[in-house]
Amino acid sequence: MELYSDIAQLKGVGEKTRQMLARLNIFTVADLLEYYPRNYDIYGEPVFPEQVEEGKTAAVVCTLSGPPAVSRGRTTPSVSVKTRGPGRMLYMTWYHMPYLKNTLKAGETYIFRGTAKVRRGSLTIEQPEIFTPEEYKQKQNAMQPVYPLTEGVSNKLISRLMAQALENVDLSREFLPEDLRKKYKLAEYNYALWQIHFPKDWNSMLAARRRLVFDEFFIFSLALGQIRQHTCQTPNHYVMESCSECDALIASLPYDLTSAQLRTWDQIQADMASPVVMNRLIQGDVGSGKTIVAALALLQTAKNGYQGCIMAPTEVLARQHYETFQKLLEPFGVTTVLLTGSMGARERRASYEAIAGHGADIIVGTHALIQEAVNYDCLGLVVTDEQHRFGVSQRESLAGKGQTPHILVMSATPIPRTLALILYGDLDISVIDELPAKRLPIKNCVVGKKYRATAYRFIEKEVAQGHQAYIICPMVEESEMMDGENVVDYTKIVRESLPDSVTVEYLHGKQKPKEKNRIMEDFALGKIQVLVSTTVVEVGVNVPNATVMMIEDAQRFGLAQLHQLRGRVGRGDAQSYCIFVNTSDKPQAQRRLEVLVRSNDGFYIAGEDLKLRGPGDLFGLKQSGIMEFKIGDIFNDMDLLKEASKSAREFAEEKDWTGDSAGQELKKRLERYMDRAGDGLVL
Ligand SMILES: Nc1ncnc2c1ncn2[C@@H]1O[C@H](COP(=O)(O)OP(=O)(O)OP(=O)(O)O)[C@@H](O)[C@H]1O
Repeated sequence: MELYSDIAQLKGVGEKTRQMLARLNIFTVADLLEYYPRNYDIYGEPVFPEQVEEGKTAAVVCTLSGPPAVSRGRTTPSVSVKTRGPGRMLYMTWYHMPYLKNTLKAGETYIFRGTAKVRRGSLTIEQPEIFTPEEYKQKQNAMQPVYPLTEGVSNKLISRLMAQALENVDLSREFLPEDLRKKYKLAEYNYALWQIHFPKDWNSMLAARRRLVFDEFFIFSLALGQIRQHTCQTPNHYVMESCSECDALIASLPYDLTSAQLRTWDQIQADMASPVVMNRLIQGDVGSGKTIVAALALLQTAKNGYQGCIMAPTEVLARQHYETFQKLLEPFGVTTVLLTGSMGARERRASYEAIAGHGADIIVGTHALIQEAVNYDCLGLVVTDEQHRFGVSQRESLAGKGQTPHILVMSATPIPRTLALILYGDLDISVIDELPAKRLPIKNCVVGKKYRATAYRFIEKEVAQGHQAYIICPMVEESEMMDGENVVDYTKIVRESLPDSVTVEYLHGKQKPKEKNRIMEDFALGKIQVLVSTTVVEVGVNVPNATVMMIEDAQRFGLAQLHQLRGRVGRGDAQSYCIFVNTSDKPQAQRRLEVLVRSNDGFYIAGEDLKLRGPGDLFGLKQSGIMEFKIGDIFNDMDLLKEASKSAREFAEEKDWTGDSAGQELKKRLERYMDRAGDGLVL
């Protein structure tokens, strides 16, 4: 079997499984091998049923006294085994696996492994794994990989396919240059893949991980180098002159631009007038005022006779930007149109026509902006966020028949400059390191659940003064299915706790786009005073009149994500507040949240987050907004990132590295990476 064979070549992958794996971005055997565990499970000593504790994972030794019970159930047929547990009965239950009634035999001893929960008043292990005592002995003490999963794909399935792939693909071909492998004492590729998926012990796994992290950063850096080379040489076909309208826009604003905003604006003007096309990143903390700088660049583009587009990560944000730009730019005779996935066919056609016929100067939208059917007349500037940075192929397809446009990327990710220079190596960087002068720092507190009633009173008081509030309630048991229900239930409680005169609405990811848009619009207009929401409001939402952010179960979020959420308030002149509700009694949860009370500065928070996570925490909380790597962690593996980046730069300068078989394999990997990056994966 070849490394790049279709995943369907593996035994046991039919059309249905293939589709489910596709949802995890696994299309080829290589994709599967790069699907790394998020953790490892160690199967401990088996216990007797009486020793099982609620909420804990256990391997239970159980001799069946009779055949398993079969229940047809109305929706979920099940097979169960009952035994005497700790003071009450303990059930093992399997759903949708009717054949088990013949497999599990009375009188035989099994080991069932899973987490005990209370279900309808009884202690139950649902869908436990089944082993014979001999099978279990072999597993005991081994590190079992735990993979991130999606509906319909079990850990067992992934492990089974992984073992099959590792056994059948020839992985002996190296692609890292031998001298680099020696210099950094990196494990062999074949060894690394085996040991990351089925580690012999902790140390082997660490050695494997180190090699794979280096690979990932090395190939990423090579790709960046190629893009950089490409963009450095791209001539500027949209040379733009400064225009008086931009000065007029600045003069018309109800505030003065900060000196950081003005400096960034100067840099952009210089780029757009230079002989080389612009590729610039604006990095600025939440609420630092990046949007107005983008608006100036778009206005300048329009006034030079070109079109500009701005791509937002969500529909809600696209609409918000559309309203903002329309209001700001219309007085200067600039026409703005919207283009999103949820627009009706007629509306969309009208937008397409306006874009193609240059009836539109500025186009605001979601990913729909880069679809085939969009035909720009002369696209001179593209503004985007860091998650949707473009690879070479996308930049080229955007240019279409025309020339490569200027690119402006906006990011609120607080990373130190040394790191930014590596990760955004293909872009020039402007930093807005100053908040608007009149801003009052947000007042923060971490409270327990008992404080809820007081928090609602506080919100009521703020609303009475004409302000608005967000309440974030997290997902239940990390299940998206329950997401909507949870928000609806919680909203009922909030409504009951506030006077009838206060309008409370909810927002969650499962609502129809139209509904979401209406609610956000009403909130922006002040028709809704309290918005109960999931993290859909996390990025970019701008309602300066909102002064309270209350975050339920705050300890379940990463610090970077909490900082982003908090950034939805404190965007106007009024004093704003953030209430972090900590529902955990663990002291470390409280300590982590207190970092946010100490500071409103994204850089400080990112640094403290790293310290608290500790360098040994390989599978820490997922960072929000930060570039995602499959295995590398830009903070914890910062040293390796620096080394890989330096090596890649030196290596790329060596001529003709594609000559031998290692070089060719590396080239293939680089091309594959760039193709993926072009789809918006990383770059
Ligand atoms: N110099 C300034 N003085 C006062 N207010 C400003 C200034 N610049 C921008 N603002 C206002 O601050 C608010 C936040 O700005 P903006 O939406 O551009 O933030 P941002 O940098 O995009 O933040 P985020 O990353 O959180 O989306 C807006 O309401 C904007 O009108």
